Amino acid sequence: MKILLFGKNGQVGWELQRSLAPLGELLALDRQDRQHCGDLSNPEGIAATIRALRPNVIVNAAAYTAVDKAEAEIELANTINCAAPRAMAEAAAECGAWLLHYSTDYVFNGSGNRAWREDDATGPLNVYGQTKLAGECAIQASACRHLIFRTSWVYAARGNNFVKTMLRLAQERQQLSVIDDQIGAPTGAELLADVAAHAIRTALLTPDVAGVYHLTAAGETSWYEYAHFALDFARQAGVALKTPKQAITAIPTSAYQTPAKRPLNSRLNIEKLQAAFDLRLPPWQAGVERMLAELYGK
Ligand SMILES: NC(=O)C1=CN([C@@H]2O[C@H](COP(=O)(O)OP(=O)(O)OC[C@H]3O[C@@H](n4cnc5c(N)ncnc54)[C@H](OP(=O)(O)O)[C@@H]3O)[C@@H](O)[C@H]2O)C=CC1
Ligand SMILES: Cc1cn([C@H]2C[C@H](O)[C@@H](COP(=O)(O)OP(=O)(O)O[C@H]3O[C@@H](C)C(=O)[C@@H](O)[C@H]3O)O2)c(=O)[nH]c1=O
Ligand SMILES: [Mg+2]
Repeated sequence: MKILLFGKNGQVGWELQRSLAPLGELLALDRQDRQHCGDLSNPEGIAATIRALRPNVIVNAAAYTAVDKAEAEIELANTINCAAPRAMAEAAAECGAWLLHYSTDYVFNGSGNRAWREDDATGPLNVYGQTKLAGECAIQASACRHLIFRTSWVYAARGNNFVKTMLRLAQERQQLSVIDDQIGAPTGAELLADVAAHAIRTALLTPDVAGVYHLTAAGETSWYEYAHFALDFARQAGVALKTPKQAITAIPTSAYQTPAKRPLNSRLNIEKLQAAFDLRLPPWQAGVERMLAELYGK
């Protein structure tokens, strides 16, 4: 089996390089690859790469993920998050390949407090979410067999994410303000990559699993509670933080101005995925503790 991975150096892409390696021949590209186009700002180039390599499975871990910046770079975000996945899906259909793609909780409008199901109405609040939703739709409109995994709040030891930002700020500042009314599930890149390997195996044996799935760690938290969790661990590991525990203030979304609007309710219901792939996803705390232990050698 031949697997083609786009975005090999992102949080998820890096872990996919590990988890997909034992499944077959893995060709992993980033945007700088000299031999094959791995640059999603060039959808025709991406399609040409697929036609040249004729993989059995394509995994797309590349995306435009700068949520605030996307508000000012609509065209580029749309090319990377929608036009390129469309080109991948169309080329995949031509060579009979599966496409595994990632999407986001930000396709929803964040209303209510029930965990979103796969067939709930979407309503992205920002450009990033709009372009990711358009990418999903383009893949679904193609004839390719696909798995779309909507995940949330991704973190990894390698890469940039909310925990890394909090750890850095807490070493620089005496005070932090963190939103406590956005609720979701932090999800590790390791977990996403391991589930991808398992899902590909399953899909090759039982193609009727094709479709959209919500894939996050179990449980829920707020950014505020999540920040506390990470900083408590760091403090106990002996990291010198300038921010004392009492100096982390919980604030509402309305008190934190950003170019992109973000959903309040990012809960994703993972029952469909667990049933289809016979999985039990672990609570979010387990993976976050593992990353922190890796970062701080505890
Ligand atoms: N991060 C998160 O919190 C969440 C992510 N997701 C989705 O999960 C998937 C993986 O995200 P994650 O690993 O966290 O993201 P990262 O931002 O860590 O990685 C994204 C990767 O895409 C690459 N990329 C950006 N532009 C291009 C381009 N033009 N051509 C080729 N590669 C490009 C980046 O390369 P470079 O480093 O060179 O810019 C980077 O390696 C994405 O589909 C994302 O939308 C869903 C929910 C939450
Ligand atoms: C730095 C900082 C952020 N925040 C808030 C802003 C935001 O609502 C929340 C998280 O900040 P981030 O910059 O990580 O947010 P963001 O980049 O929007 O995170 C999102 O990324 C995309 C790619 C996704 O798909 C989503 O699932 C989600 O993970 O924390 C604070 O409250 N205080 C702070 O000091
Ligand atoms: Mg971000």
